[in-house]
Amino acid sequence: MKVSVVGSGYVGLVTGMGFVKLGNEVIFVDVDERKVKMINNAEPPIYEKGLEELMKEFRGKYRATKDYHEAVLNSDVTFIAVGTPSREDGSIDLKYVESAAKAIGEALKEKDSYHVIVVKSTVLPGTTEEVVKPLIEDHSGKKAFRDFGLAMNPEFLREGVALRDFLNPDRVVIGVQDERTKQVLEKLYKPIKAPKLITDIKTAEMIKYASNAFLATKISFANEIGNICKKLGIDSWKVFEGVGLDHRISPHFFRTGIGWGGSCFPKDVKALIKKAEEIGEEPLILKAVLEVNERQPLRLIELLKKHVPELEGKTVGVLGLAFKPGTDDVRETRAYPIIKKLLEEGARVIAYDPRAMENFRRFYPDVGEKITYANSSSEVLDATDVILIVTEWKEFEELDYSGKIVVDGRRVKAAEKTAKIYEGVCW
Ligand SMILES: NC(=O)c1ccc[n+]([C@@H]2O[C@H](COP(=O)([O-])OP(=O)(O)OC[C@H]3O[C@@H](n4cnc5c(N)ncnc54)[C@H](O)[C@@H]3O)[C@@H](O)[C@H]2O)c1
Ligand SMILES: O=c1ccn([C@@H]2O[C@H](COP(=O)(O)OP(=O)(O)O[C@H]3O[C@H](CO)[C@@H](O)[C@H](O)[C@H]3O)[C@@H](O)[C@H]2O)c(=O)[nH]1
Repeated sequence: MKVSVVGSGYVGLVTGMGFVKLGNEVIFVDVDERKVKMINNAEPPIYEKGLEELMKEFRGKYRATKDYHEAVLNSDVTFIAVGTPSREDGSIDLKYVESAAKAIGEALKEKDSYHVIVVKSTVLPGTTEEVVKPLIEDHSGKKAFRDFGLAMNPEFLREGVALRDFLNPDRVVIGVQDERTKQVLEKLYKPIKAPKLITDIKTAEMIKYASNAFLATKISFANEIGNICKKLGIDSWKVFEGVGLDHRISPHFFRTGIGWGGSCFPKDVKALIKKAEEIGEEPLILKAVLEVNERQPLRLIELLKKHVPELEGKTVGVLGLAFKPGTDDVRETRAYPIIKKLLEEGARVIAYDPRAMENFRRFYPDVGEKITYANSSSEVLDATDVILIVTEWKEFEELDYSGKIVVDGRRVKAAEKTAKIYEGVCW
């Protein structure tokens, strides 16, 4: 099939390349000239394991453009995978989805054959039918479900293992209204071996929010229990090993520590809270889930102060800046509130991350420009005896922490074994 993907970020590029691997031809659309150029040179603009190899292997089976007409006129189905960030008040900002829908509509005006548009971006229930559909109809002069197909197909991939997740998902959710669109998506997803759940459009939208909210809740719950465990001298990882053996609960997403960051959980939980309030519901659990998560990273500093009461003028080493290992993404990384607090307390910070230093400096200039970046993790260890572990990169397991005070937000076993003084957040 000929597929176009609007928005070539973590989701757009990975799903597009996934479709290429499954035998389709893909045209990527992005407003960012740099990304378009890089993709056309088979260079991934983001770091994601296996992506570069795939782009090199399938050169010629995909291309990128800034031109919506080129993409829509030369494909059968267009996925919208642009960002849906939070506004200042936590509500969802649909400006990228709206501009994509308008531009797709304009391009569709010139097309005679049936075309399917699929919203893959995470959007609140009602958005596809109440925002995207009228914009495409107005700008194309065509009628949804008659002249063009419309669907919502949420994405569940995790960064760092995104390609693997896309190609081997736990499920594929397809929210559709008309039979023709359903058939197109079933054909496209046929090679993927996973349960396929067909729903109406707004149910598909809600499945995505309920999934992310549940996973965020699971981690905040584990962290709350973990904080209690810490005071009682109990290892919460052992506790959740026991809890997770219950098949009704499952062992996944129980890693206690400094909480969840990333481009999805924070913004999606906040957007769901806002939506609930807008319709007169008070989401008590979701608000608590968020609050636990906001407090969690600062526990690292509290624990540090037990051993280094005065941070003024002290050099603190920070290992890890990405929101999780395996990615260069720093959106909502726990490293930000931690480093901000360290600087407020007058500490000097030397940090290292194998992939995310550039992004951290650019994304958070208020703190990113005030810290020193090391060339390696051992350079951090050479520079100071006080170390905070923020992201559990594998290479941090290979270090010797002898003689160091280590406060660990993610549980790096090597530090636990070798540090002079070791504190884990919830263990
Ligand atoms: N990152 C994830 O792990 C993940 C997983 C599942 C779902 N999602 C959802 O997928 C969506 C995309 O997330 P992401 O992390 O890939 O975002 P991203 O910021 O990495 O990528 C978005 C891309 O869209 C481009 N863009 C913006 N406006 C455009 C327009 N009008 N036309 C063409 N391109 C445009 C941007 O330049 C950027 O390259 C979000 O709704 C997110 O919630 C993300
Ligand atoms: O037991 C755990 C698991 C994760 N985390 C943290 O939670 C955050 C998110 O991790 P993860 O879910 O692995 O990464 P994402 O790439 O943000 O993926 C989530 O968000 C995506 C975007 O919506 C969804 O598609 C995925 O299914 C969902 O897992 C990170 O900061 C992790 O450190 C924990 O603290 N403890």
